Amino acid sequence: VMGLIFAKLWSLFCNQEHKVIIVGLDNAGKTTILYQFLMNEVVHTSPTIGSNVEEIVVKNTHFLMWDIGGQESLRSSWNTYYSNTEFIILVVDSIDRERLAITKEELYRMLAHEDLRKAAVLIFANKQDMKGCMTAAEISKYLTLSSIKDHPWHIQSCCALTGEGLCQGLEWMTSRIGVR
Ligand SMILES: Nc1nc2c(ncn2[C@@H]2O[C@H](COP(=O)(O)OP(=O)(O)OP(=O)(O)O)[C@@H](O)[C@H]2O)c(=O)[nH]1
Ligand SMILES: [Mg+2]
Repeated sequence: VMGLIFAKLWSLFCNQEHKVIIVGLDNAGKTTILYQFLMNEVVHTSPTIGSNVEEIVVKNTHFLMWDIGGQESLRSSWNTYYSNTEFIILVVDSIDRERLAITKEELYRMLAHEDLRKAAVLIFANKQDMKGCMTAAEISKYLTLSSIKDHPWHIQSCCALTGEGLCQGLEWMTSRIGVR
């Protein structure tokens, strides 16, 4: 009986799902990243209206990932996804210099939100294959990430089309679990 209880507790512990929200402006590559995580391939996407949700398992760690539409009219409803979120994945289109200021506003708005006070933030500097794109260091500086003291954060450059950098991002997330 003890063994059974132990097994039950163990599986509860191991299969615990960690809630993730994938946010960022429209066209950043959020949906492309979600399906790279799920299937290791590039899917044809169209702008997300509402959200997609998938379970991603990394080395016995279960993530429930919500990919949320990033168009301007949809951003005001991001907060309906916030409760119980452990990780925010913020996807940045590294070629889109003009709109990095809007991303910055959205980032700090999220960090100030009560429901996200315990969330860790992974920033993907996506589309690193584009000529003339901003580096992760440039994006980090612009977003003043080093000033963020109340949330764990990490920036990772990536290319959702090839999958480069995506695993490193997930590894950072799994390394955070159990830290708090
Ligand atoms: N060159 C390049 N294109 C990419 C990359 N990642 C995504 N894209 C393209 O960018 C476009 C938008 O990608 P989506 O994944 O649909 O963007 P999204 O962030 O989900 O957009 P919304 O759903 O509107 O919020 C698609 O044409 C993708 O193929 C990348 O790393 N490099
Ligand atoms: Mg999308």
